[in-house]
Amino acid sequence: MSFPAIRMRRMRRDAFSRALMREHTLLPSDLVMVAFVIDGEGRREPVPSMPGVERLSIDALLGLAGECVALGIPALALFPAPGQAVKSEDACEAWNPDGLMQRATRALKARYPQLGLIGDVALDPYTTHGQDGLIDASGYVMNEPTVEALIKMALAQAEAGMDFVAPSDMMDGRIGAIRDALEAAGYIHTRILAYSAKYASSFYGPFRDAVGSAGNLGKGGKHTYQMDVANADEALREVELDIAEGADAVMVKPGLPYLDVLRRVKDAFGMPTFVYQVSGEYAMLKAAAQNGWLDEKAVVLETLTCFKRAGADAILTYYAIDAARWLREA
Ligand SMILES: NCC(=O)CCC(=O)O
Ligand SMILES: [Mg+2]
Repeated sequence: MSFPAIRMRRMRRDAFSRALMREHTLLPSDLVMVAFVIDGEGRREPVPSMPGVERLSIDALLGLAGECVALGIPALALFPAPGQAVKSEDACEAWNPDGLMQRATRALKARYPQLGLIGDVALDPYTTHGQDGLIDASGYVMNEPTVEALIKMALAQAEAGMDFVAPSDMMDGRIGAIRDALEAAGYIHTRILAYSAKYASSFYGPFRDAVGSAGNLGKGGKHTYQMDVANADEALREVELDIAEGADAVMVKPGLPYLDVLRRVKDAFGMPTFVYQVSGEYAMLKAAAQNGWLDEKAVVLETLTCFKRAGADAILTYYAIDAARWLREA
């Protein structure tokens, strides 16, 4: 049987039947706000390639966290933007107990204990060369020495009260090594969000401006550790390994150009699967909106809904606060 007995448009005719057949609903509780933290007091620095996004000192960050709580956003992902003065070859500032991330975590947890905190675990904000790891004389990012550094960084964050440590570096074996170290130190509740399928994407450009690693990185790419954008089967192998090593949740990153990967990961493993709408995605949407070429609210909510349709359980986005507000208005 087919047309005219079957008319697909019948169910689309009215708002009530469209609502009843809607398969996915975006909620503020699906969102994770992303924030950049800087030193100092009362500081808010705009990120030029991400209009509307600011780097915040810890006191200002408390305000942003309060907005998340009020809007029903469950968690905040923190990225440090430390000054050039604390960057080094060995990235040792990353595990300073009084470093930026650790102080931010303590302040946020004291004020908003119910707000989940996700700490970035990667060395790029802290290295003078802008790579996510420690390099040898040829510039190659060394796996095991980097993992040793990431363990120290994750432990420092856990000690400060971070809820999720989130290794975003793509070294081999770091999830298992961090899990063992957390267990041995008694941090049995600290969750690991593994950036499992993180691609060597050009959509990270504005983020590197925001954390101040772009200039340091220069022309050096990250192709020896992040994934080739052409691959998808490889993503399943990466995710499988991170699950076996003890990840509590896995990530696909970037977001919109990788919906196929997201769907395959969710179908293959049924894990809590997060996706990251990265800085370049934000910049594209914002630029078009500012030019009057796209309806910002409509396209942002569309992209976020598409992540849910493709299998995401949670979405990291610079638009989380705006989107949660727009969902309230809707
Ligand atoms: N570890 C974070 C990134 O590599 C980039 C994120 C973004 O572009 O938003
Ligand atoms: Mg891996």
